[in-house]
Amino acid sequence: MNERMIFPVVAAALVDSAGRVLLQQRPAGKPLAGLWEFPGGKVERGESPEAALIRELAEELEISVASDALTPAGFATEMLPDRHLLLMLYVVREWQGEARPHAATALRWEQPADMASLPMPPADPPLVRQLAACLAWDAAGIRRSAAALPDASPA
Ligand SMILES: Nc1nc2c([nH]c(=O)n2[C@H]2C[C@H](O)[C@@H](COP(=O)(O)OP(=O)(O)OP(=O)(O)O)O2)c(=O)[nH]1
Repeated sequence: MNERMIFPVVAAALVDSAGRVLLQQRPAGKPLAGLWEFPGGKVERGESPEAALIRELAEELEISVASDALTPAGFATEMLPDRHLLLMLYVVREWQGEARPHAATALRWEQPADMASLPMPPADPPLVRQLAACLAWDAAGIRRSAAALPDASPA
């Protein structure tokens, strides 16, 4: 039997107030160079997924994120030649600092619906669909909670 180790990678969908999500372009010299990905990276040995993502976001974008600002949004798997990629995506709506590309060639903000036309790693399209569903669910929940609030206007 060909046994492959799980290769855990964490990634973030940083969502701005317009519902756009930050993508970064993988630099030349790395596997999948030129493709647009969610910021993140490998979970190191002994590290929790959340600690790994907080570290990667500080290293790659110079932003600071609290662990309670990470909400799991979905995952994807892909068989690689030597390992089995497990890619875990978190939604992040709050962070400190302005994202700057440290490890990436460029950054861009995109609506999930517009990501289908971008070249992304093969594992990512299912994640983009999960993210779109997750953000639509959040938006519907926010509208429902707003409708349930008592009318604040004077009688
Ligand atoms: N960050 C990220 N990685 C992804 C995505 N999709 C996808 O297949 N990957 C893969 C590409 C790589 O095989 C792996 C991430 O490894 P990496 O080498 O870029 O991570 P890293 O930032 O820890 O890199 P390094 O410090 O070792 O240079 O996950 C994605 O959307 N975001």
